[in-house]
Amino acid sequence: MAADPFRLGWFGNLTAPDWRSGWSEDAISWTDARYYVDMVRDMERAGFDFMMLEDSLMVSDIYAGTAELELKHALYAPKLDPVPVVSMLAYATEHIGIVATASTTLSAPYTLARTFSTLDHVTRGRVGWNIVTSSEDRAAQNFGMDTLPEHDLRYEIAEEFVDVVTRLWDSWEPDAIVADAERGYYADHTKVRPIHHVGKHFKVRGPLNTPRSPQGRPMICQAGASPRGRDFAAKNADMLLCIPNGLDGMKEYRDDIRARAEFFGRDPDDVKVFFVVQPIIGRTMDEALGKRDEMLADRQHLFETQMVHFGAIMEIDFSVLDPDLPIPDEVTTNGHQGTFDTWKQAFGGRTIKDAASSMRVASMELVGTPSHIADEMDKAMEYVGGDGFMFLAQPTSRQYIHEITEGLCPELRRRGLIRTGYAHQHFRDNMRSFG
Ligand SMILES: Cc1cc2nc3c(=O)[nH]c(=O)nc-3n(C[C@H](O)[C@H](O)[C@H](O)COP(=O)(O)O)c2cc1C
Repeated sequence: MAADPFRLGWFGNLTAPDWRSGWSEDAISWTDARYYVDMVRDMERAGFDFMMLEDSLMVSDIYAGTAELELKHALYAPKLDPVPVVSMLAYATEHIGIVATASTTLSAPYTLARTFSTLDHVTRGRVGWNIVTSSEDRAAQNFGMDTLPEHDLRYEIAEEFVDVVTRLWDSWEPDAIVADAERGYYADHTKVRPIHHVGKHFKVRGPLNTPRSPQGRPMICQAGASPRGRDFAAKNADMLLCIPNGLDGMKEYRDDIRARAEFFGRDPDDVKVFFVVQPIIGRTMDEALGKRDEMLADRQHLFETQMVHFGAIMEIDFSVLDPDLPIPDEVTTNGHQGTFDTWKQAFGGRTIKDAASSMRVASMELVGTPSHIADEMDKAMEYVGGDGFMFLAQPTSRQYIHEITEGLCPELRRRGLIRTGYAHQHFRDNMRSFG
């Protein structure tokens, strides 16, 4: 058994649930978000540490210059804005952390600091911010730009953005609200200070007009994969999301992030790393293998959805490339660079058509009964050193969620591998302990 229990998260897409199976009544009604309320309650009952809500800000028409495939498969659009949905999910739960994605390239620091401070208040200290720098010119074009700034410059902007936001969160001292009826003071103005920031990319006066939030600094989540992105994450994040290839890739990534965190003067144990997995679960091994074969048999669907992924998050138009050849060396991206490198590795020398139509986005393959998958997760954590897994299923369904929360999680809990409760009120405190 692994030395320590590990953590669980869910990669949430506020997009249409699995509408192709014909089993989902939620295919149309998901936008009222009650589907996600049920989902987050299932996760809290199962002992998840967090539900993360990804985001992007465009409808991509990169593949062949049309939004046809993007909208046909509904992978990234249509979707809901995660930020308002956080309040609803938090109101329906008590303990689980909820992480919303927001971009440092396409937001204003003051607005973002205020929004996440407000979310931290209304969730009673259970919110996290997934910091992204955005990856798509199509998104930039919705915010007055023609193209995104270059990849490393986006991280430079993000560093200043996080500095400003942090100082705004700190612009209210913890004891600034006195509510002293006798003296007639609600807030003490000597404990609320402007920040007077004038930097290369931002000019912000402050102070925030929202009081200091329960966590002070909401949990910071990040998914840097390139060397520049890893530095940014190791310096700023409490939790990281990643999809390195295989056990050795997972160990390399975690060791590297921990070393970088130490370099920035941090305790590496304060930085938790989550590996993306997509288990295929059956009551028997044969049933699980059958499900996997059925999934892989739909090659045209898999090929088209991978083309949407590449187009949407890497802005690479694969329609101009010969699908019967490997990805040419000269193809690069200003989008998710680290992800592109990992995918190219996973493609190996295979042709685009062959590799894309058999690909699943996950650090390791997990196929089998709950007991078999629990064994594999246990061994992986032991080898890698910790910290946890994040489940991804895009699109997802109630049936799949229950296979994880009612099938796999009880098996993990029986073995003492996941939490049995939440000892603290705040997300960060729960993440750092299993009390
Ligand atoms: C699990 C995971 C989740 C991510 N979620 C988002 C997201 O919601 N929105 C987004 O714009 N980028 C998202 N990204 C992209 C990352 O922020 C980052 O750009 C990517 O991993 C590539 O790393 P790099 O920026 O260092 O090249 C995600 C990446 C991973 C691995």
